[in-house]
Amino acid sequence: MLAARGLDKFSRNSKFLLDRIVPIMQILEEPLGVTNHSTVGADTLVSHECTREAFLQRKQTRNVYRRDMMNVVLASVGGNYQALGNARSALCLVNRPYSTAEFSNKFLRSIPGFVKIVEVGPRDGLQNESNIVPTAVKVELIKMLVSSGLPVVEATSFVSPKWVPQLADAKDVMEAIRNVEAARFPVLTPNLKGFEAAVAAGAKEVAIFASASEAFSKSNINCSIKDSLIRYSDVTLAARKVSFPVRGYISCVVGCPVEGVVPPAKVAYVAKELYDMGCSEISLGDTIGVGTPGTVIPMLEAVMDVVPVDRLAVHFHDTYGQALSNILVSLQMGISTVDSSVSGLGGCPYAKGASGNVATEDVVYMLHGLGVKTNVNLGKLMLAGDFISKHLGRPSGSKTAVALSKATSHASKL
Ligand SMILES: CC(C)(COP(=O)([O-])OP(=O)([O-])OC[C@H]1O[C@@H](n2cnc3c(N)ncnc32)[C@H](O)[C@@H]1OP(=O)([O-])[O-])[C@@H](O)C(=O)NCCC(=O)NCCSC(=O)C[C@@](C)(O)CC(=O)[O-]
Repeated sequence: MLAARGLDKFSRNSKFLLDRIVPIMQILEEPLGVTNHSTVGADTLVSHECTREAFLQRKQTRNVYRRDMMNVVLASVGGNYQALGNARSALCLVNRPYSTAEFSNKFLRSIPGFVKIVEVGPRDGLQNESNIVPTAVKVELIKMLVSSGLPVVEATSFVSPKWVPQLADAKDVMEAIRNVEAARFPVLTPNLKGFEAAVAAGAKEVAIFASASEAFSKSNINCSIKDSLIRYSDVTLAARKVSFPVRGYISCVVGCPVEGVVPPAKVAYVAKELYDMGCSEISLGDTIGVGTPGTVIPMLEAVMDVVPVDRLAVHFHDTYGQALSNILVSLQMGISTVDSSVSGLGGCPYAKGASGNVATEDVVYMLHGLGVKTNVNLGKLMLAGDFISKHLGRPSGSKTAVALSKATSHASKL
């Protein structure tokens, strides 16, 4: 009864968000240079000069635009002050001095214009949950994530259900999303058995997961790094025969819960092996979230010496609150694929103390603030985060989602 009432309240809130706030946020998130709002003149649209005058002119135009939008927001939220707070906070999204496209400087010049976000919430986010999440909830979460515009959603794992009971329903999840289009759904496969099960369940791409730490390899997949690479070459060979892309993960790229510091050369060695065996993308995982830009930069330099940067992705856990700064330096070094998990869900069952992945909402907020395109609608993403957080019965791990869902003091000053 209580659960039903909670769901009902969630549906009403969701409907309100969808009807009112999401369209407003969509407009607000339009980058200044491409908006078709009538107050922005044609010459503003074509001008990409980086002069101070051009910048100030655009800033003035934007202020008129923001004032007009505030009136639209006021009219559309009626007397709902909570929603007004949300919408006002959303205005912060356009309160940025410039986008990289229009006013680049030496710190932002190397940041890519588009970043592909690989959403790992349904797999990495949920695999560690001790209470089994019903298949229907997982499927609904995946659908909501897809509808927010995320291009890749890692759906589940075909691993041993004795090792990861939470994902024992992998086949059913894949069956339920068989007809969902508009996103790719890679799944984890630790061996040929997992690969064959994934193919039978309708997967179209897979991920293998090695480690740069010997101890972590043993605890995570019960074999040495060398043996895992032999196992994975069987999987990549089988994948090539059916033209499946294979993503290769490397865990513990800066630190291991058992071995401590992991030298960049070890990461580069595993990265090169995965690349040579045919992985189309290699995701570098700071499994326990201990990295800082000080350790991430040398690790990336070592890997970039052996694998082209456009084949690399970064995967940061936020245990020490370093994930966003690590992502920023990765972008500055040319990486344009970032893994994250809605609401900051996650943790690895074989890495005690590891907290969740960086929250997708926080990554999207930072990227949009930098003027980087993602195709992700933050409002709809927040609905997905709200849905799963409510189901798990705990607050969102995303600072952005928390801030945007309540009227904050800085928002009231706008
Ligand atoms: C690799 C194994 C299977 C080896 O497990 P094992 O026990 O050494 O393997 P085994 O070959 O001796 O098989 C034992 C049993 O598992 C079964 N089995 C064997 N393979 C499969 C399979 N694919 N699917 C279903 N069942 C399987 C097999 O049939 C047998 O069943 P039994 O005869 O006892 O009934 C096991 O250790 C395992 O499943 N590990 C998965 C661990 C895992 O999922 N970890 C989390 C993902 S990695 C991660 O989160 C890090 C990442 C990627 O996010 C990046 C980062 O943050 O660092």
